[in-house]
Amino acid sequence: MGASDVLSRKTGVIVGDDVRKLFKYCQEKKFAIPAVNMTSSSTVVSALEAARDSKSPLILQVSQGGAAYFAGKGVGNSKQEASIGGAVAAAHYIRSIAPYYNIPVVLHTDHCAKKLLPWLDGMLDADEAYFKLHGEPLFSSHMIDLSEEEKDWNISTTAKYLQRAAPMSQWLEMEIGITGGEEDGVNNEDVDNNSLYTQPEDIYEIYSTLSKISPYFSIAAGFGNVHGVYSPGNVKLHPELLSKHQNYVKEKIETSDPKPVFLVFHGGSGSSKQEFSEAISNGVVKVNLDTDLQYAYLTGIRDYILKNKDYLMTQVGNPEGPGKPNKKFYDPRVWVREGEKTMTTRVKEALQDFDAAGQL
Ligand SMILES: O=C(CO)COP(=O)(O)O
Ligand SMILES: O=C[C@H](O)COP(=O)(O)O
Ligand SMILES: [Zn+2]
Ligand SMILES: [Zn+2]
Repeated sequence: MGASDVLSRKTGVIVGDDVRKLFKYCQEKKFAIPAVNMTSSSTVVSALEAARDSKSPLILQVSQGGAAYFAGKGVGNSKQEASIGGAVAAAHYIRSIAPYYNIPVVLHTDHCAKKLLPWLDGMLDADEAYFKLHGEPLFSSHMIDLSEEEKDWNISTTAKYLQRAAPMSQWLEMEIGITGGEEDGVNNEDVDNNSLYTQPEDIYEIYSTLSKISPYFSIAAGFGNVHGVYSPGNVKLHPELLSKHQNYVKEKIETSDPKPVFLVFHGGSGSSKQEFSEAISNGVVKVNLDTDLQYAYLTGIRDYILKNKDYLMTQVGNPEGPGKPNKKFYDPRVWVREGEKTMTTRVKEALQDFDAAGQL
């Protein structure tokens, strides 16, 4: 018995009730799926390769900035056109390539603050157009992040977006309690410490509002999470707080399910195995990991360049002779591949840390 057994589509991009079934299976078996921020086909295949080799499901996501990068930094983005076009292109690419890796993939988009809602609107337009043709949305899920806004407006606006996603059985992740550090170019480095920790009453208010619309939602509840990696001691995570959310909602709705809420862990980079395990035991099904993977991708390329410097300074001529061509050293398939290998290794480590390896 593995995660594949609960899914109707076993490889490629999964949608609809398969997403809920996969997340429920995560809670039951106490593991979480890493959500990898992708910026190119190269980072996509690095993550897919790791998940395939580890026999694990995978979440691939683009941020608003990552999506614009996918489109190309040379494309204007004043109306979010690059972020919409880049996200849609990434989605079609992943839908085409993921089946070759024989694993289920949740195709997701990251954050989306108030000022970026036109980005989400544009992607939902693409979802609805795809739904008309294929009976399913283009993306498995999106995130809306109104955590910096007033709570009532956050919840009511999130509810409106869930109403739009619901006819497509599309998942929506929302955020309450701010993630510190930086996201979408918004700097939350100096945010008041208390707003980093979510209260159980807020979780119940979100749960009761959203569950009337659709069962397909998750909550990124702040427990001290911060984007980025800092020197030790600067980030104080309290994953034990997440059990209070589950217990509070469980009692309020009188369910026998010990984990009625699907929770998301933002700012995974730099966290300890112990912090991951505690969060996962409290119902976290998705862990966002970006900064550590950015660094891992760099290291392979960095080390290759430093090691082969004498073969990279001119097109022809290296320590083996002045007439020796260097094409085999500067072909991007050689040096970018080195970054892919180190990123793949780091994603595999995450799959082990989150107990996702071997779960298919
Ligand atoms: O939360 C994240 C993306 O939304 C990733 O955070 P890190 O970069 O800290 O891993
Ligand atoms: O939100 C956090 C992710 O690391 C995405 O970051 P980004 O907005 O720099 O792409
Ligand atoms: Zn946020
Ligand atoms: Zn995040």
